[in-house]
Amino acid sequence: MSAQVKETVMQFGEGGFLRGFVDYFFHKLREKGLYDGKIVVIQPIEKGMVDLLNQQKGEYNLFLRGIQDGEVVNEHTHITSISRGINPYTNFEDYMALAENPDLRVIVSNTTEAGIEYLGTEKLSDAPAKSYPAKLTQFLYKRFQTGLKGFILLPCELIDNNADNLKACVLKYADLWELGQDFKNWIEKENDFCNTLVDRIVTGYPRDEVEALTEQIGYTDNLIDTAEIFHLWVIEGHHEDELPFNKAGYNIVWTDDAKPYKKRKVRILNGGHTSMVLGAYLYGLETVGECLKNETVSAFLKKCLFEEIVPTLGNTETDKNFAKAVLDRFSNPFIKHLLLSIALNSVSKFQVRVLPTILEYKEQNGTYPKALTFSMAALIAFYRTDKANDGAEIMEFMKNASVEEILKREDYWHADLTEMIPMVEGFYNLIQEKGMAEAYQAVLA
Ligand SMILES: NC(=O)c1ccc[n+]([C@@H]2O[C@H](COP(=O)([O-])OP(=O)(O)OC[C@H]3O[C@@H](n4cnc5c(N)ncnc54)[C@H](O)[C@@H]3O)[C@@H](O)[C@H]2O)c1
Ligand SMILES: O=P(O)(O)OC[C@@H](O)[C@@H](O)[C@H](O)[C@H](O)CO
Repeated sequence: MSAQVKETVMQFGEGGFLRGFVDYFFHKLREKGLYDGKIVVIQPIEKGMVDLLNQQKGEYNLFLRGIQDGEVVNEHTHITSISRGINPYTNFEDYMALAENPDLRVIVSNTTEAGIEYLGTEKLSDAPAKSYPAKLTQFLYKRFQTGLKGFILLPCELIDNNADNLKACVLKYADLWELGQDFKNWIEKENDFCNTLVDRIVTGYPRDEVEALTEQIGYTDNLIDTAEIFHLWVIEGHHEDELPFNKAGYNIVWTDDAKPYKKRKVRILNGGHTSMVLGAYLYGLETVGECLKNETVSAFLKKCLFEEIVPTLGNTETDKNFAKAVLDRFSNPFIKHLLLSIALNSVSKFQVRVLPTILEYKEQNGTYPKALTFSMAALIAFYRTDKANDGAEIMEFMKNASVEEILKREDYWHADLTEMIPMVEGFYNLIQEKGMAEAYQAVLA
């Protein structure tokens, strides 16, 4: 790293999402002269891509493609907002040395839904501690000892109250390692843990387009990233002066309450994905784009969205418009979003994204929503195949247990689903006996 580079942001995670979202916004801020500072990326787990990132001097090419205001957008950006990457497993000292950098002010992360966890088995002296929150606690404690300013923390993990959870883990590690009340007070008073909600479909490295894009770039880039043009970042907090993303023209919402945004996005967009992809895969399709072009599957998705999910949310114009926009985003002809990639860990996704609508719909209407209940049957049928990808115990159980046994797993669904058994069984038998095409017709009739 050259001595002149000012590092102001530390980022846990080098994945496609952060590179197609946060790193892009900082790149644009810098390009527009609105921000002076670069991002240093920390590899959160032992295996990762920080070496590759450093081989490319932190640079890579991002392709954002889609339809915006009726116009086709195809934006190619050579991203230069990252100064370097650090692998704390091989270079713990450099990682901890960052705590002494007075310029460092923002900490972002995306360590997947699994990353923000308290293990309670690590030691302060581990180099590094295993979990992300434990590594962060080691870092924050060193910062506290230096007497320098605290941080704005913007976790992007797709879990409820991501920042509150992260802070709770840090405080638990502070207790475990007996770091003292003064440190805990400093965490509370000098650091702003902001809950955030992120929204952008990032399809990552474009395996089937590498040749064409490499030709366009003019050299080999092993970290090409692809995403849609749409973006939304809702942040609970008010740091718009320090981070003027809006001035740069981006859709970043600074608010006191991110919950309504989150509920809308998870129920409509992620719920739309999860209720559609498993059945659509069994039907013989491979990508979200294909689903939207297919009359039957897109009719099924529309039924889920406009007859079941949006009405349960309250049928506001905002919800309806968001759902319409989701249909456009799913139809984006430029991005190839694989159904099997969305299908990863579908049991927990279904519980978070789809089931709440099913249960609220039942409460509001006295009956179960037909299409979403059908999607539960499709989920079970999908887990019978060897394409399911989930935790080992879940895969084993879902493959062999009866529909009734599956619905009785309250640890999976966090609810008692006994009443749903006959309806799900009916749809499941239909799928297995008649196949997906006929089953879809029955649900759409
Ligand atoms: N791709 C999208 O469209 C999109 C959009 C919004 C949110 N997200 C969320 O972002 C997350 C990352 O997506 P991605 O596309 O960047 O994936 P990716 O596989 O490219 O990157 C995953 C990142 O998470 C880290 N990680 C994995 N397991 C971890 C663990 N147990 N502890 C700490 N760090 C861990 C990896 O080191 C890597 O940096 C996903 O969980 C997804 O829910 C993705
Ligand atoms: O990334 P996952 O695997 O948690 O979920 C798959 C998609 O539903 C998700 O990535 C959406 O595209 C994203 O949440 C849009 O913001």
